[in-house]
Amino acid sequence: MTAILLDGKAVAARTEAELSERVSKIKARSGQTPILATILVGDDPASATYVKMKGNACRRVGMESLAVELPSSTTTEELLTTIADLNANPDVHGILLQHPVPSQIDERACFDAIALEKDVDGVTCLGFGRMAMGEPAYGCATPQGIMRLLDAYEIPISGKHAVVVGRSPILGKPMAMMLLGKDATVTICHSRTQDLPALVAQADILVGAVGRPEFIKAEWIKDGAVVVDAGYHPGGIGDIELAPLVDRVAAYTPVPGGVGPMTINTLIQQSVMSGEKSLG
Ligand SMILES: NC(=O)C1=CN([C@@H]2O[C@H](COP(=O)(O)OP(=O)(O)OC[C@H]3O[C@@H](n4cnc5c(N)ncnc54)[C@H](OP(=O)(O)O)[C@@H]3O)[C@@H](O)[C@H]2O)C=CC1
Ligand SMILES: Nc1nc(=O)c2c([nH]1)NC[C@@H]1CN(c3ccc(C(=O)N[C@@H](CCC(=O)O)C(=O)O)cc3)C=[N+]21
Repeated sequence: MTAILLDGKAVAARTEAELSERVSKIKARSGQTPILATILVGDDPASATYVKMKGNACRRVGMESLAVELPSSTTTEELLTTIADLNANPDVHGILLQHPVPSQIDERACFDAIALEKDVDGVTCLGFGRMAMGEPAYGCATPQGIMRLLDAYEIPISGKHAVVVGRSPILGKPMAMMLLGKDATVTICHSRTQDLPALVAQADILVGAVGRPEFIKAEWIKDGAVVVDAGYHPGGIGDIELAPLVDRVAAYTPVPGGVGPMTINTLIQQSVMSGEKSLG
């Protein structure tokens, strides 16, 4: 069997062309440019790189980014003040708070301070709840990017057994609810799960979001499965042992070039949507 390569990089590039046109129209109609504010707290080099990539993606489609950088000593109160200012700033259409923030900060409180209409990264409890109930909301960027990638390749979801390994607030948990929303039968696995290999073996659609390099073994995965690797580790290694799978699964995401580009593309797409809503 020749597996379909779920080429996130290509889908993102195609979508950027369409988004550029939409941004041009917003500018022509309103004379204004949609702006995504990015907030980076601390000096983690990987986080700084991701935030830079997000700003670059804004500029590629003609949007602007406003990069807010705060020291690692920032308090919850200071970060809440920054977010309140951005909420109140009519020129800002989307707010991204890069995860993780330093441990003295209450990250959940700060995520939830983001105004719903500017939550283009889909991190608020309110946005999550609305998404889970099937109400309109911006999706959490990584799982929404994965749903868009599956959709681009017309991967059937309804009635399939989807197994999500990981239940983090911005990846595994919203991923599971999105798959449920498309009528998959969903199993969520986590660090207390017993007999992970047996559950993974049942997956028609497998999403790896564990945060450990090649933790999910190829031999656990059944022939013909759709394999989505959300993990990303230095050297381009994911959470799933991919190499032995490529000629016996139905489809798989490469690392890099799979989920990562779709995450950024979804953030930008949802920022453009927010710009369209407020600038017409
Ligand atoms: N490409 C992209 O756009 C993005 C990629 N990532 C990548 O995705 C991966 C996951 O990220 P994230 O969700 O933020 O990570 P977290 O560390 O927040 O969550 C990891 C999850 O995996 C579970 N887990 C840990 N150990 C085991 C185990 N032994 N068996 C089963 N489950 C386990 C944890 O369970 P428990 O809840 O019980 O602790 C937790 O739910 C990382 O590799 C990260 O780099 C993340 C965000 C975006
Ligand atoms: N509030 C918040 N939202 C996020 O979406 C968020 C976050 N915090 N914190 C960190 C993770 C990580 N993340 C990535 C985005 C793109 C790539 C990506 O594009 N990676 C490229 C490779 C990049 C490289 O070459 O290093 C790829 O997979 O092809 C990876 C990881 C978003 N995250």
